[in-house]
Amino acid sequence: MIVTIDGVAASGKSSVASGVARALNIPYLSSGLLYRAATWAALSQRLPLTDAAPLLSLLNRWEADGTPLTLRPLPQGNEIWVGEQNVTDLLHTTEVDAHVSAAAQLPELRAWVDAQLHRISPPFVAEGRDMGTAVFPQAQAKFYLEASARVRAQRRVQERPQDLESVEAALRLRDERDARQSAPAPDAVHIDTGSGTLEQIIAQVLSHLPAPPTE
Ligand SMILES: Nc1ncnc2c1ncn2[C@@H]1O[C@H](COP(=O)(O)OP(=O)(O)O)[C@@H](O)[C@H]1O
Ligand SMILES: Nc1ccn([C@H]2C[C@H](O)[C@@H](COP(=O)(O)OP(=O)(O)O)O2)c(=O)n1
Repeated sequence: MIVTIDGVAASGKSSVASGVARALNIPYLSSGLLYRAATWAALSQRLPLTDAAPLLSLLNRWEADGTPLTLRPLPQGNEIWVGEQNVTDLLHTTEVDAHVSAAAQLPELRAWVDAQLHRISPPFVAEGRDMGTAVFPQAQAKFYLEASARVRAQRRVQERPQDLESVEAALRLRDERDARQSAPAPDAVHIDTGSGTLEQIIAQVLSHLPAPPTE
C-alpha cells in the first residue's frame, strides 16, 4: 500500500505522515528532505542552482565514490546520509529554505529525487508536493494538507524563533515558487490542518484508510 500526503510548506505533512505511518507500522518518506539535501550539497560546493549538470555530476560522483547521498526512512524519522555522515540537521535552515525552490525547478533533479523514491518498496507513506500526482499516481490513498499562511507561520516560529511577519512572507513566496509541482491530485482528500490538533488530523487521515490487519 502507498499513502501520499502532499501540501504546502509547513502545512503539517511530515508530522501527519509520521503519525499515520507509526499507526500503520510502516515507514514514511520525506521527499522534501531529498530536495533540501541536494540544495545543501550545491550550496556547500558553491555550485549554481540554475543548471542541473554540476549538481547531478556531484551527486553521481558521490555515489560512484561509495559515499552516496541517501534517504533513510527510519522509525524515529527520516535522515539524510552522505556516506557515513548524517547531514539531516543541516537541511532545515533559512539558507536552504531560500534556495531549495530554485533547485526543485530543475527537471533533472526532480528525476533524480523520483528515482531515489522509486527504489523503496511499499508499503509506505510518502509526503511532499507531487507524491500523489507525478511520483506515486497509483497510490491507494491520497491526501492534500492545507492551512492558512498565518497558521503555518505561527507553527514555524514555534520551531525556529523568527519574526512572524517575515516567516509568513517567506512561506507565501515559497508557495508561489513551488506552485508548478504542488497541485493536488484530483482524487486527493483535502484536509485543513488548521481545523484541529495534530492528533485529530492524524485520526482524520486514518479514518479514510483500511484498518491495519490485527496481529
Ligand atoms: N494540526 C496541527 N496542529 C498544530 N500544530 C501542527 C499541526 N500539524 C503540524 N503541526 C506543527 O507544525 C509544524 C510544521 O509541521 P511539519 O509537519 O513540519 O510541516 P511540513 O512537513 O508540511 O513542513 C511542526 O512543528 C508541527 O508539529
Ligand atoms: N515532492 C516535493 C517535495 C519538496 N519540494 C520542494 C518544495 C519545497 O520548497 C522544498 C522543501 O520541501 P519540504 O517538504 O521540506 O518543505 P516544507 O517542510 O514544507 O517547508 O522542496 C518539491 O518540489 N517536491
